[in-house]
Amino acid sequence: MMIPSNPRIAIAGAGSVGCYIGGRLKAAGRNVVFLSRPALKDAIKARGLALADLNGGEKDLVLPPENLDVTDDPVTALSTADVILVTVKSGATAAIAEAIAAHAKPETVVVSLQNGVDNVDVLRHRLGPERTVVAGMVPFNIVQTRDPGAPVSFRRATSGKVMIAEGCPRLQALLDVPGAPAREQKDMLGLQWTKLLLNLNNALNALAGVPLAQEFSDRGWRRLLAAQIKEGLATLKAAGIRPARFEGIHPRIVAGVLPLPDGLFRLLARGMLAIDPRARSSMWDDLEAGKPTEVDFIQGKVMSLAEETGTATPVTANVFLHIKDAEAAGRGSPRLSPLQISESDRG
Ligand SMILES: NC(=O)C1=CN([C@@H]2O[C@H](COP(=O)(O)OP(=O)(O)OC[C@H]3O[C@@H](n4cnc5c(N)ncnc54)[C@H](OP(=O)(O)O)[C@@H]3O)[C@@H](O)[C@H]2O)C=CC1
Ligand SMILES: CC(C)(CO)C(=O)C(=O)O
Repeated sequence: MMIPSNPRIAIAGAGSVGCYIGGRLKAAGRNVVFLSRPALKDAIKARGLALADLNGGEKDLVLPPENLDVTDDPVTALSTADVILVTVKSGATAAIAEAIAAHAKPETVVVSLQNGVDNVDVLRHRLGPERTVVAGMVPFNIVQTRDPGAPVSFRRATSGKVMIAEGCPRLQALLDVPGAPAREQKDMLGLQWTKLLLNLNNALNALAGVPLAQEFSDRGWRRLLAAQIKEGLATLKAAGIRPARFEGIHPRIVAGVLPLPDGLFRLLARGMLAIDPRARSSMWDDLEAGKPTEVDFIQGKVMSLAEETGTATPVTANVFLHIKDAEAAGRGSPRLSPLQISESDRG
């Protein structure tokens, strides 16, 4: 499907990723409409959006409310869109797919910018074979802050480029903007699997309740992540799935470097540690907000594939159950130590 010139881009599920990327697209002159929940819509309409980048990479900017098109009405947002960027959490994909099916034009291109490996299939299944649905991946973390009286703020807190599956003419050029560069990727499914393996950390970060930089400085957390990635790699191998290199690095290398002693790790993983001290995983955001997490789509995905292939994933299952406990308790991060997790052996 060919994207028209000056297309209208709807951000379906404006939250951390949607507001940051949508804001960057708007700042670069694209025609953007944000579909958000009423509370966030009201906040943005009252105070605008503030965008910031890692280490001042792109200069900070404020988009005033009068320049922003924000709505909580799916008809307004989706019926006029030529491109829809899906930025809801994985558990909300089926519902947003319904809204797209009901309101969007048949030729509108749908792009998933979500974590996990199943969202594109959920969208394709609901939207049918005629619809162009493109897989995308956001490698960087976004920190959202809402201070009364100030614009709603979204900060890119780690580096990287948005990746989209190749083959949709004009899409990469449309999405490639300062502060949110975009590139095409040949093996998108392989890359999504690699991201999923790295996202096994989201749960650890949520259980730890500390920023990512602090978590990575603790060898106990790194060992738990490495153990999960190794279980994931064994599972993928048994299933005949090949994860792609992520920014040139295979997840096997990441799993090898993570458990090294602190000094050696710091030396070899400088890039991984070059992150904003406020960065935390999106799963931590969900636990703190009392929302369902994506653990079923990350740890749960590895576990179900492991069951099919007869692979053992005890560390992943243990972490999964701790997140389920924390979700049920509804008190945010339980602030566990790595020892509390490894000694509990729930898996
Ligand atoms: N946050 C991050 O740093 C990163 C996140 N990701 C991935 O990107 C995806 C999005 O994450 P993130 O931006 O953090 O998620 P958020 O929860 O911050 O944003 C999603 C927003 O969409 C809203 N929403 C859900 N359904 C609808 C609907 N039908 N209509 C209108 N609004 C809706 C949600 O509201 P409500 O909560 O009320 O349902 C929420 O406000 C996830 O897959 C995540 O794993 C990837 C890289 C980094
Ligand atoms: C960028 C990263 C890996 C940050 O943890 C993420 O994908 C998330 O928080 O969901």
